[in-house]
Amino acid sequence: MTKSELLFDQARKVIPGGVNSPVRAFRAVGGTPIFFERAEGAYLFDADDKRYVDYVQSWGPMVLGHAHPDVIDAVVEAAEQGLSFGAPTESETLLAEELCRVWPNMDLVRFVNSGTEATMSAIRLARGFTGRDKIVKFEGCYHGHSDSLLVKAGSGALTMGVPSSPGVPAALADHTITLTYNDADAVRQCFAEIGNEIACIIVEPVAGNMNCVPPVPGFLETLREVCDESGALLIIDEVMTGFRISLTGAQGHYGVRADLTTLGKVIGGGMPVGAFGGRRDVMEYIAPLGPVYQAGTLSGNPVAMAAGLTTLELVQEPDFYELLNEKTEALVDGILAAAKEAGIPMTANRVGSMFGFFFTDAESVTNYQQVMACDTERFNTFFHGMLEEGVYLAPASYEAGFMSVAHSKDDIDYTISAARRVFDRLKASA
Ligand SMILES: Cc1ncc(COP(=O)(O)O)c(C=O)c1O
Ligand SMILES: N[C@H](C=O)CCC(=O)O
Repeated sequence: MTKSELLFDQARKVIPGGVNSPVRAFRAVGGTPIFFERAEGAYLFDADDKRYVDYVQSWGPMVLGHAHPDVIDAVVEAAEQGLSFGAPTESETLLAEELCRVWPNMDLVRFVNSGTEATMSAIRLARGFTGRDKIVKFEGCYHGHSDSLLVKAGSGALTMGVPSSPGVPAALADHTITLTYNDADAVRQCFAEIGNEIACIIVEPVAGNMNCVPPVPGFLETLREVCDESGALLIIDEVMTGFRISLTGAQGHYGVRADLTTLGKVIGGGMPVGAFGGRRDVMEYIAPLGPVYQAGTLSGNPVAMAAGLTTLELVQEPDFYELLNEKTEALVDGILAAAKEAGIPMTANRVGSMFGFFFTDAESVTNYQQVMACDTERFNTFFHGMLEEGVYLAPASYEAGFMSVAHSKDDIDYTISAARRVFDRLKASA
């Protein structure tokens, strides 16, 4: 047995399914999860000290690569001053100032500990501000695991085959309207019927929890329009895309403005951080200024703030995103070319440094139904082949992939050559 297998056996005795988040369990792809011991730059090292080129990047945060020395120094320095005070610290204000300076339309921002808390709080705020209960989300989009949002959700919920979870009260789920991603007509129709009952739309501006599905032209703009017409708020969930696809996330990339933005992942540089922020009049509705309650013992934690501040400083170095995007383009183009050479039908989506491959004859994939129609078995064989070659992809075909600036040309070339070998084996066994 490998050390990972032994550790998994040990974990299963005391942790449900041996994991603390379902997507880690390899249920979608089969086999047992790899247990990692350390990480550096583009690489993960497992418990047997095998090295992997990593395209999961802790599900997105590690845009600088793992254990960047400046981030580690900042974390150590902050930790030496005390781990948590449960009281205000300057570092919270500094990170908030940075977010409000860089981000479009962010007048005020509140820190929390995860993306789930950020979206859950933003939804409560939208309901409190508008005095309405209904919310609109899109099938296959994942916004964390709060009750209102775990309806027809993506990510780990898809791998379990239960995109709507037991335990969510029907009465609450009834307030969540789920529409097809990229279907602007369905959005218009819904708002024409009950627009004045809807508190908010929440959307992944690039869906990254049903593989990687970008918005079609006009989709995000339609969401803005119907919200303006109906008085609903537009929540753009940039937990994954924020500081990932560009410095100003999807809103900068596509030129669409949110009333509230949710952030996470990159803004914590690998530490547990989330945030929600936006229009002053809406954010002033949050306690202690306003009546909508929201709180957190560890929110704005000084060690996490230090990691976030240093990360945001580094992503603003000249040409950071150009370099990151070029690397991602080289990887995606190389793998697509290798699939074509091997005669394996495949397409890909990419926005900035987020990407996804689809085993399909279709020319493009733009919604949940198309994602679900792809050849999952072939993906799973591809996944295990790449794992053997020392390349770590997300262990499910419903997750986006991520690049970091630490990935070298050699890492990318190696990954493409590994894919070529795996495709050849796939072809031989077909
Ligand atoms: C778009 C999006 N929103 C929210 C979340 C929830 O974040 P977390 O896992 O930090 O709770 C995630 C990821 O899990 C996400 O990708
Ligand atoms: N797809 C999820 C986040 O983006 C994966 C993270 C998790 O749920 O563990």
